[in-house]
Amino acid sequence: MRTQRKAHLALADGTVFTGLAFGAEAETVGEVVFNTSLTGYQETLTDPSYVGQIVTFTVPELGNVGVNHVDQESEKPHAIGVIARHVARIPSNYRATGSLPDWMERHGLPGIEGIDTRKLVRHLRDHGAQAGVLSTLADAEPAALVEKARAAADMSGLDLVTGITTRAAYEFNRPMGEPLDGEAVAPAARFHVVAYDYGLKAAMLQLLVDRGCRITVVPAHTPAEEVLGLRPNGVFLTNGPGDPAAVTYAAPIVRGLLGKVPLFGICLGHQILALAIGARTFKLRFGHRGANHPVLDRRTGKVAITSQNHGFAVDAASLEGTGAEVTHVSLNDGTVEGIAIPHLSAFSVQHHPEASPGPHDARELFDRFLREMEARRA
Ligand SMILES: NC(=O)CC[C@H](N)C(=O)O
Repeated sequence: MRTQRKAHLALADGTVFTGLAFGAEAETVGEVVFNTSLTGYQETLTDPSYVGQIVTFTVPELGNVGVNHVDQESEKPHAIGVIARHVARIPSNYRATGSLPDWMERHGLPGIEGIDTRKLVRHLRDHGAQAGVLSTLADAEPAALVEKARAAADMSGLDLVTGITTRAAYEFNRPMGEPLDGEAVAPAARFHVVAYDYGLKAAMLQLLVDRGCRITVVPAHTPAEEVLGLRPNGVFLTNGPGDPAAVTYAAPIVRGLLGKVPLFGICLGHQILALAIGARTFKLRFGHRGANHPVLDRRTGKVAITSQNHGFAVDAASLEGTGAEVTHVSLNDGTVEGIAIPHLSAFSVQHHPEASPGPHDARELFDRFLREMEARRA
């Protein structure tokens, strides 16, 4: 049997973890974050919101179900490194078309396993998400990696959307469960939704297709007038990577749409809607990433267990006087999880009603968007 190479993870504060390498032989620099979800590593790794991030999975064994063609949220992985306690080499699932380590190797994605991931997560929780270097190169020197981690830029202030948004508009018509390169459905005529692509996860659009929407995806920089010229029934603002405040062109565009067409935003889309009405965002200490985050809907009193993946949040105090109402709050830390501006038919949530991976408690928010479009039409 081949001996497994060593791998190192060095954090900017000087902490070093040494374990075993899997996936690609490479060195990667980014923000080290953790995700507590027990399932869905392929969706997580292909979610473009993870651009520039090295993800620690707290699940004790990663890779059991291998990889397949259906669980892709985009064409390729966007996370830049994987940290795990233990990785399964032989997948066991009827949908599996390969193993996680082979897939990572093919995509140039390095991984480290065999480290105490609980210790790492407690460290990130206490000291905050921070820059780190993950190296699976044979000649890596831990001290040099720490220096590189220290020199790495913080992701605050960086616009990561411009590099990832679609270059040209296109029609999206894949239903849920259909691979991205699979069968399209005949475009439904019920509603036409224009989706601003800030780094979209396919599941969001698939759930709209399932509900009878025809979708035009447009680049993040598309002017409001151009979008209104497409005569949409509603505009959807997607998730995406990085600091919302750094995507400076997005909020003025959304301001130009407000009140003219129903708006629904998720995660980065939610943060951009908040910025558009004059609120502010800030960076959370270690973010919310997982599939069991309780969120209270203040209007119904109901709690949904939600999927989450964000490092920034909307500042509640800054919403005062904007006309927005805080509709959802996190029961873990009290931060804003959703807003609505009812008289402008606009609403958004910080969590992920599409899940992928995670529970489906919040999916009715997609139906709410349809009701808003129906009401506007009538
Ligand atoms: N999933 C997302 O859209 C994340 C939004 C933003 N990049 C954040 O980290 O807060």
